[in-house]
Amino acid sequence: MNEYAIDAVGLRCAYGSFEAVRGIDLQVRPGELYALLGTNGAGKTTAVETLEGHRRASGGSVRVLGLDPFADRARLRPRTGIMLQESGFAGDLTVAETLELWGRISTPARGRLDVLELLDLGHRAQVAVKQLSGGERRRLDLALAVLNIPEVLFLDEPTTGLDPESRKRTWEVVRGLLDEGTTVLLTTHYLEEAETMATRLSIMDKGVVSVHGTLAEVLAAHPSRIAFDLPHGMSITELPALPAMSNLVNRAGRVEMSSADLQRDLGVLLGWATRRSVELGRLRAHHASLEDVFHQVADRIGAAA
Ligand SMILES: Nc1ncnc2c1ncn2[C@@H]1O[C@H](COP(=O)(O)OP(=O)(O)OP(=O)(O)O)[C@@H](O)[C@H]1O
Repeated sequence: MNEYAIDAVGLRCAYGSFEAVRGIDLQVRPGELYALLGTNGAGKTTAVETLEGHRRASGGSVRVLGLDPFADRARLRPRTGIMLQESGFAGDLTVAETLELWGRISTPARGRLDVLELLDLGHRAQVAVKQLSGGERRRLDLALAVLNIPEVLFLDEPTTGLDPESRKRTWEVVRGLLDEGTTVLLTTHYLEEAETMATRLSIMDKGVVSVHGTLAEVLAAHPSRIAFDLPHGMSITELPALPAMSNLVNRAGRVEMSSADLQRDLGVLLGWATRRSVELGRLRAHHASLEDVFHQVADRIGAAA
């Protein structure tokens, strides 16, 4: 039995002569939520669609629950749940009819009313899909994806366009599934959601994975930040040399530093400021966030382009 619920090694996906995914490894353990992040056009949706079995890989090996998602799609389908970026509902059907229809082609493990209540759509059961709000449609999408209590759930930007209450409800449902042992592969542009929900993550750019690991590993590999207003009348050359500082810039009177050891560098800086009676206006010091890491990846691409 494969150790991973999703196991892609050297995955390549091409549209004609254009290679959108250029040899990525993506190994997701059973029961974890793995976040696949990246800039626009990085290749996330292409990779996920290949794992879902919607397209054939052009290279590498791909297994989902030990099966080839493209060749074994019919066997895999009842065991997976898929929430695409854009749904293709028939607008004239009601919410209840849509679930009924979907129930006939999937293997529902939940009652239809239960799943509507779960997604706070119970009161909309008799409403035509075309009359639903954007957020309600996304919740209906999720209702269909989880009707069968999937072993593997693919979520492609599930909360885009949702209000905070709907986002909260979505994550409650996903947490419930994780508690039941579902494996989740998530793509999102909301980094704080990945930060909260993901066990491990990858950041893609231009078809390759540039950063991957647990959140702690990814953050530890990136420097912390210190920023403050350059004291009045002082030149940047008068600032103390900090032992773990790797970068120092003055942006219109605001000093920004990168540090590989925040506590040590901050101690030296504050000691220096106290001895010199210097005020470090709007002082800010923080460990790298996922957003910082993401911007560094995006900046690298921009610089290389
Ligand atoms: N059907 C297609 N034919 C040709 N090229 C495509 C097709 N679909 C996507 N691409 C290209 O493949 C690359 C990857 O696209 P993809 O949608 O997988 O990226 P993404 O990371 O999901 O982006 P986003 O975050 O904007 O949704 C892009 O350069 C895109 O223009």
